[in-house]
Amino acid sequence: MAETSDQGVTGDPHWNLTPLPADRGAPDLPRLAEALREFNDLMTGAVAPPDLVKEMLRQVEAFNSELRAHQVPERDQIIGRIDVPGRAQGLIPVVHTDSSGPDHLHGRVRFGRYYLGRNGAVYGGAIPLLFDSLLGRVSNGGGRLPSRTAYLHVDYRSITPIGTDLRFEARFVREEGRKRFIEGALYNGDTLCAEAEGLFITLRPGQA
Ligand SMILES: CCCCCCCC/C=C\CCCCCCCC(=O)SCCNC(=O)CCNC(=O)[C@H](O)C(C)(C)COP(=O)(O)OP(=O)(O)OC[C@H]1O[C@@H](n2cnc3c(N)ncnc32)[C@H](O)[C@@H]1OP(=O)(O)O
Repeated sequence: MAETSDQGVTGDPHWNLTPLPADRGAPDLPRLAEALREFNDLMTGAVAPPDLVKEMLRQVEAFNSELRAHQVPERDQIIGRIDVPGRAQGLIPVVHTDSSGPDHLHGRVRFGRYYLGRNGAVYGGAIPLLFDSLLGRVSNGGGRLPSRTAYLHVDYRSITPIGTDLRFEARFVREEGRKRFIEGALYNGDTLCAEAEGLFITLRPGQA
């Protein structure tokens, strides 16, 4: 699968994104995020021996202690930026885009073991998280002004399996004044796993 980021917004005044500084570990951050995602999946599925748990605890505490010295204000933060592949964080699985345009976004996503709810199914709460991101990208694409989610309605139609390539579709349905209605669907093969409708409101000038 080709890695696809949410590129295309850098330099867009709406998003106020400065170019990524190359000297801030940016080339390695997506790889670090990938390693952390794999760590989350492996850790979730493991029953690790006590010595390994003890050693991991020691190392993670050491990293935490170092990171405390490097905390920055939100405007300087790199993790989570939409122009970093996978946003360099583990909240949402990496989304691969197959087709995107002003009014649609189609692609694939795979939830790892980390997202397991029960019986091989993705934890239900992770699915609205994905839809908010996908529908939000459609709402905020096409050169439109920034918007914010007012509501997100999700229907769970069948189990969403972990460890499986899923297909998603999101589309801009209609606009009424500041209200934008966006819909999305998530499929396992031909099986509809979940579908969503979101209302996004265009932010007024100065509305943060
Ligand atoms: C911050 C933007 C995102 C940045 C992301 C970085 C860039 C990324 C780009 C792309 C990549 C991914 C993108 C992801 C995107 C995710 C987005 C989120 O998750 S945002 C966080 C969760 N949402 C909130 O925290 C909202 C909290 N609520 C509010 O702030 C306000 O309620 C707000 C702005 C939504 C509306 O407030 P008002 O005062 O501006 O406007 P009023 O007058 O209340 O509503 C306008 C119209 O909408 C209706 N409306 C509002 N809320 C409604 C609701 N819940 N249900 C039905 N109608 C509603 C109202 O009835 C009104 O309709 P009538 O014009 O009278 O016809």
